[in-house]
Amino acid sequence: MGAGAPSRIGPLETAALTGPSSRPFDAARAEAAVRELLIAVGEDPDRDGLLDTPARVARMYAEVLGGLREDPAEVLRTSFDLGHDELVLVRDIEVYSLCEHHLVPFHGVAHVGYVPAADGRITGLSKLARLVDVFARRPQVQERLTSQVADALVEHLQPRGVIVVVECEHLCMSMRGVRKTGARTVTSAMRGQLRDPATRAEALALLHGR
Ligand SMILES: Nc1nc2c(ncn2[C@@H]2O[C@H](COP(=O)(O)OP(=O)(O)OP(=O)(O)O)[C@@H](O)[C@H]2O)c(=O)[nH]1
Ligand SMILES: [Zn+2]
Repeated sequence: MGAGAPSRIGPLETAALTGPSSRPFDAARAEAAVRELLIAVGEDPDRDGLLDTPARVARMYAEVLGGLREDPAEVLRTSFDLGHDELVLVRDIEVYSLCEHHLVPFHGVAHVGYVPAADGRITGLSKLARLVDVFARRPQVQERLTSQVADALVEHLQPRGVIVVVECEHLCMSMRGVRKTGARTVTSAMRGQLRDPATRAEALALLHGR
């Protein structure tokens, strides 16, 4: 266990948090937990091949759950006043996340679009992909990931509309449990003008490449 680290955390420290966690990654605690897990499953953490595994796995979690310490507001800080006031849509943004029920990956793509504010203020295209990463790199459920991306855009860009569609395969449904390989879950979140049937139809047509 990390020195003095709490064994329970308060509600503001949960994975549902949208801002960054105030606690730094506790590598020593993560390593100890991985070593315990190896013992629990019947392995010998002191055999040659496993000696560096706890440290390696700790570094891996620091990386794949790094979104817990990133601030969506920071990602969306760059904005330009280009006067473009129509739909901007980035399709097929790769998503890698960890399902919070099993801590195994779910992965697929996200499509993120918005109709800028009336003043035409837009953000950099890469920032939409970075925003997906901020929320994907946390213990997640796909529905929350989808709505957190949409709500962060609403909060920080004040756009007239937002559409987020996420399509993922959950390894907790394919490599274990019900074992249905290839099943893809599709979730969407629409905000503002993109709830209107005509604007939504335009966005969905672009999204499907038509
Ligand atoms: N809604 C939602 N469910 C998810 C997501 N990721 C995993 N799940 C589901 O979470 C559920 C957890 O169900 P439990 O019955 O508590 O766990 P389990 O016994 O491991 O369930 P099985 O996967 O059916 O074996 C499962 O049905 C998963 O498919 C997600 O992103 N969204
Ligand atoms: Zn799962």
